[in-house]
Amino acid sequence: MHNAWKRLNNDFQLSIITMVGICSVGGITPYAVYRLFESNWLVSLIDAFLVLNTVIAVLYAWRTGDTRRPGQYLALVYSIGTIVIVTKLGINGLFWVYVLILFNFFVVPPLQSVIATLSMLTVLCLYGLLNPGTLFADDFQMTSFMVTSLLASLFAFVFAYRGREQRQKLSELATIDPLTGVGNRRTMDTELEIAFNEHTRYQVGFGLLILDLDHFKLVNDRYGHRAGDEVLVDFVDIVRSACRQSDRLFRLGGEEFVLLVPQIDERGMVRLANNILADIRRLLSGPGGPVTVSIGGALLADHSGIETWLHEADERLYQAKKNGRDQAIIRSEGSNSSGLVSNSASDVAIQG
Ligand SMILES: Nc1nc2c(ncn2[C@@H]2O[C@H](COP(=O)(O)OP(=O)(O)OP(=O)(O)O)[C@@H](O)[C@H]2O)c(=O)[nH]1
Repeated sequence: MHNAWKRLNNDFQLSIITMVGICSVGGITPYAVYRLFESNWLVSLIDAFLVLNTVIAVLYAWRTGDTRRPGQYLALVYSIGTIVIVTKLGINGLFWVYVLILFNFFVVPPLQSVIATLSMLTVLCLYGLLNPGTLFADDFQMTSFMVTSLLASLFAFVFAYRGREQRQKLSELATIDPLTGVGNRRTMDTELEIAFNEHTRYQVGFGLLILDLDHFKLVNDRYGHRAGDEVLVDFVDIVRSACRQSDRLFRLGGEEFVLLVPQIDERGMVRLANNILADIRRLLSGPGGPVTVSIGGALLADHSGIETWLHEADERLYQAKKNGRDQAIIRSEGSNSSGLVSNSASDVAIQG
């Protein structure tokens, strides 16, 4: 129960599909029963069909975590269902069109919703024109219906579009570091948890590098915060081009970053750390000259939890700093495997 609540809180679209699903089932079921007693079999059957499909789509969304396809499916099924019901009930069925317009904007993206709504209105308009007197009493009524439906769609579109934009911005603010564009600490925590679960379930090997710029304070103190910011942005560009697309870079805070690397062993970690060190030495430069980085790394396979995994990489980073900076340590010096990975000619990173 706690888990379900957490999913509802974290996944906006899942909560919308669930809410719309519950409202639809609760709202349509009494009508299905009423039409059954009225012996209006077709409409009752369509109502029951809508309810059943809603339940299936909501269950599918919960099972798979995919809310896009169930949303599109529901928009399609409800649009067709509404057309059939309207042609059977006449003017009484037309009121449902307004509900459907809102429904579509809830379950699919704004543009798809506009397409679904316009298609439905076109079909109803053509039906009304080809069968005068059945759906609309006269042309004026039809025009009024179309104008009000289009206005309702326009308002819903603007509202849905703006809402989606705001949600995207909020989500970016909550997950991305605004200066460098990499994931922030919060995103890192989530990704580390996913990595840990994948490792436990499917034995996927993960490695983690903590990268910390050397003597970065000097850049800020001597050349200002803006110059420091530029170095951070350049640093991220260089690290990104040194690793694979599947590798994930996060900013832990200040001049400290974490690189999460899937499908990697110790040898791969050493090679990657060496490449990054070399690229940074070659390409990263502040106003006062080259800037270097120190790296600590650890493999998830050697750890029973995320905390110890991070802690060990951090310890090795500390060791790399202590040993003179501009180097990487992937394994403890006391362990069986190779200790120091790389060392530069100079331990002075900033030449002012
Ligand atoms: N320009 C800029 N500086 C930052 C930002 N965040 C943190 N800093 C600075 O980063 C510097 C970090 O300094 P320290 O933690 O002493 O580390 P360091 O000078 O790199 O020294 P070592 O890590 O020991 O090599 C501080 O001067 C912070 O003000 C940022 O977003 N932009």
